[in-house]
Amino acid sequence: MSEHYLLNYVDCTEYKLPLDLQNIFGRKRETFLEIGFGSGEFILQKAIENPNADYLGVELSMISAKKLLKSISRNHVGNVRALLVDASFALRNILPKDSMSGVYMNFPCPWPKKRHSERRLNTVSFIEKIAKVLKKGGFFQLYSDSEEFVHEMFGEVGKTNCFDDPVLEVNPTVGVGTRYEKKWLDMSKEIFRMKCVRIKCEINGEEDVVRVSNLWIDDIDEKSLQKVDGKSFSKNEIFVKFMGLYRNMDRNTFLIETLTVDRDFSQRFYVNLSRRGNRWLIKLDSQARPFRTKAVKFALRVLSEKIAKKDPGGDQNH
Ligand SMILES: C[S@@+](CC[C@H](N)C(=O)[O-])C[C@H]1O[C@@H](n2cnc3c(N)ncnc32)[C@H](O)[C@@H]1O
Repeated sequence: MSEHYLLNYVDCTEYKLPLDLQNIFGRKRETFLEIGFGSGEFILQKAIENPNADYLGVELSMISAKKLLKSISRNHVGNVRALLVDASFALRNILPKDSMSGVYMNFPCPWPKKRHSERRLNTVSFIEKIAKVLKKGGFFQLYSDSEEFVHEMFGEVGKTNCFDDPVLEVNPTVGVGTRYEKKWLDMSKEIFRMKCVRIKCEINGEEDVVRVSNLWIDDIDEKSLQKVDGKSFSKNEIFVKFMGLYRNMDRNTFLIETLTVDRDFSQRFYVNLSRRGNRWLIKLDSQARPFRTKAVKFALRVLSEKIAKKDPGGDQNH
């Protein structure tokens, strides 16, 4: 089916980052991004109406991505791709700078409760990430049913100095035709539309993706390895926790279940520790391929330091 329309985690870790959009779409056209496409009605309709442009959607939900893939296939649409990953991480690490002609966000969850405020997609840092992927002159358009969310977004956009003055409309005549829009209209709620255009600005967001190499150690201390299980380590905005230890019968291979967090982006995967001749190799297990982030690199390094058999006369890492 239209499997190549879905760029999932594994694809992204295989590709060189940031993504080469020309390679992804097989041509060089204007590209538009939708954040949180849900059932995909909007992005699909845009793609059908504008066959000469390309559309990339970023979603967290696999169920949503599958719905979009089905519609793509049913409608024989060739100019849409779905990226299954957190939008914040995608904007910072996966999408090229100055590449999008427009960014759409339709009815994001406003997360009104204070304890969920970190999930809101209307912070200065998130808006700066949107600005980073937009071309100069490219637009950002938000539809929402939450007046509070839109007003906050309005204020935060101004703080970035990356956009012209946003225009706010109440109950715009043109809708987006999505499931959530229908839901709010059926409840006779007001709809808000905010639109602004990126102006010239310098954004120097630091990326999380780095080069991660395999590590070698001369010998392991199994007691230290047992102790590491369940422990967590942190540094700056990086967090690592070793969540489980599994070994094969002859104790020549261990799998260490690992959780890493870079800022607010978490990943769970296995680190593979295996004897190779008279040394031990520490590497990411090939089954689960995380993005090679600073936290992933830190996890390998901490593990190698904690489990290496202490040899006062020798050097442990090579
Ligand atoms: C309230 S729904 C709106 C869906 C659709 N835009 C509509 O108007 O019907 C919000 C969507 O955003 C997605 N989402 C939430 N946080 C996200 C994130 N950090 N990155 C990507 N997608 C996200 C959710 O999975 C959900 O599909």
